[in-house]
Amino acid sequence: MGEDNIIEVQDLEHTFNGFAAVRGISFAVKKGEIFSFLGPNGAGKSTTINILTTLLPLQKGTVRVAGHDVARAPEQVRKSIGIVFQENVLDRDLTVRETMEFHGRLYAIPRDERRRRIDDLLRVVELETKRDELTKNLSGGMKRRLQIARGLLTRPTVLFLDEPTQGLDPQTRMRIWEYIRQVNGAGTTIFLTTHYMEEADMLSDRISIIDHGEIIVSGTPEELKNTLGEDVVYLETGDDRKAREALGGIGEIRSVTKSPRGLSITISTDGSRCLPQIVDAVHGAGIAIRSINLKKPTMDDVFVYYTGRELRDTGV
Ligand SMILES: Nc1ncnc2c1ncn2[C@@H]1O[C@H](COP(=O)(O)OP(=O)(O)OP(=O)(O)O)[C@@H](O)[C@H]1O
Repeated sequence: MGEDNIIEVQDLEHTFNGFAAVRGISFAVKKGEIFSFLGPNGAGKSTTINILTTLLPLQKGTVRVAGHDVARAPEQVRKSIGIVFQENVLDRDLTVRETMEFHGRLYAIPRDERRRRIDDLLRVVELETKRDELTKNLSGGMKRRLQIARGLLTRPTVLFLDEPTQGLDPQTRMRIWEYIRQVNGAGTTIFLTTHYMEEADMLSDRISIIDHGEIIVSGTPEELKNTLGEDVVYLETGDDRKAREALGGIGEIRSVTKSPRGLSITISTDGSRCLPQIVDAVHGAGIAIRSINLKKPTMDDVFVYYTGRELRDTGV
């Protein structure tokens, strides 16, 4: 694997009492990227992230994080990473500042440096005005922001975020995405797990989809969406039957069917390049076009295509 990889996972396997939760996965995360791990409930995401962060012992395979082997140098790995997990609860009886202070002392960051970083980070996540508030009085979104700020205090090379926006409202989610981008822009590699397809699509440089303990597909969001090759054009015309005939000569068209939104035309390549041909063919046959719409595959479509189920389907 290349030198620019900050995480390298080779043939990783993990079983719980004979049950294979992770079945020989290999993948790499490049320095500076935002990498997302997607999968339905029970796919093996948490098991993998727990091994990468040394919370679970390695059973089989090789895992290197920030140049350190998780089995041989777990301490070094821990020093290189920041973790923001669902279970990392905040101490309810500490204030925002105390929460950060406590974490900084735990990691032996010298006093002045600690204070400086805390001020900076609370500014980044917009919690300066809440610094003396008890964490139990913060909203769900503020708590999440505080957890992210805390995870960043040690200036980690890699930040692990497990479901960072779970249960938050759309505005707060977008703010968190902004922070994640900002943190990544400053050089931190991000390893993310999420249930939200849109989140993975918006944020990630690369995505791997895991199901039943195996990686099914990896790629950039664009690559994954393009592999479906299922752009659909919805066309409403003055005469759908004739329009259908007129479209017969376009090679990129896979199928034309009737739908509530007019003709539904499935395209085998980038649909936007096919639009002019469709318009020309239909107009050329003297048929009026009432409306034309292009629908590109979404990450939801990708997910359903590869896993055969919706992400929130918990029947595993
Ligand atoms: N400590 C454990 N003991 C026994 N089985 C476990 C244990 N932890 C996880 N498993 C099983 O391993 C499989 C993978 O679990 P894991 O938590 O890694 O999935 P996940 O992808 O993180 O799911 P979710 O999205 O629901 O968090 C599941 O079938 C789960 O029941």
